[in-house]
Amino acid sequence: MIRIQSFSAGYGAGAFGIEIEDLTLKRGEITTLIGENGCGKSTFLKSLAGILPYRGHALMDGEEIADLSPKARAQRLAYLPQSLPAPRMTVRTLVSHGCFSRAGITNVLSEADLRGIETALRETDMTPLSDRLLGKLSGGERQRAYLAMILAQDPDYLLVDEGTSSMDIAHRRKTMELFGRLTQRGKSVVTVSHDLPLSFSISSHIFIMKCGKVVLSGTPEELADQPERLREILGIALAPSRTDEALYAYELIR
Ligand SMILES: Nc1ncnc2c1ncn2[C@@H]1O[C@H](COP(=O)(O)OP(=O)(O)OP(=O)(O)O)[C@@H](O)[C@H]1O
Repeated sequence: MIRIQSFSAGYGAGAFGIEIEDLTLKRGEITTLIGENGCGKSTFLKSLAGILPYRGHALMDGEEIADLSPKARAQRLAYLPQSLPAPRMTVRTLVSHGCFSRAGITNVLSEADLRGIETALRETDMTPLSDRLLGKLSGGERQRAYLAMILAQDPDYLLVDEGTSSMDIAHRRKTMELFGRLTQRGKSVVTVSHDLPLSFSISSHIFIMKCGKVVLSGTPEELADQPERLREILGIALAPSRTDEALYAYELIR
């Protein structure tokens, strides 16, 4: 698990900051951060990923994340940012980068790594596009290419910031099923999403942020039981879907 205690991070004096007193990201669970634009969701993930410094504690299976070398951190934790660059390389080369945290000084990939790359391409439906340059992919295809990269990385914790926002509905669902399989293998997926019905339907736990703080958290069932509080924070509430044919287990209600 990742245990967050007396945690703060941000962008310097007077600028935006987040403060989180106590929060646990459990192994084997999908956890989702939700909240309005600018409430600090990405700031939180960036600080766990080592892109922003933090104060306080973020203990990953007992070890302070900030004390780990980038390589040691990358062996256990992967981060998919919201905006994904397109350096001049093919999808397959990008995906192979996921393995470099395990490679030795010569950066030679093992047979297992090569198999992992093919599996990651297959699981994201990117095999047919594997020789294409990143700059020649659509937005959703680029998200799938980066997702394949962190699958090849094979970390215990996957931090995914709006990683399916540009995907078509079929790939979005497929990715959610993939996240479900990863958690069954004991991995932990932490997502940020504005797709509330989807988030409520797949998450074990949800944290709602506002103005840099976690203002409400719980299981989807627990949160759906507090419609007035959800309306107060999000301007909208959720309830279990009323028909069996509904795409998701929860739907938005006014
Ligand atoms: N590099 C930066 N320097 C200063 N302020 C920043 C920087 N990046 C983000 N911010 C500010 O920090 C706040 C939180 O941003 P953050 O990206 O964490 O929000 P978010 O909850 O992920 O929002 P969204 O839903 O729009 O992605 C915002 O007010 C944003 O303007």
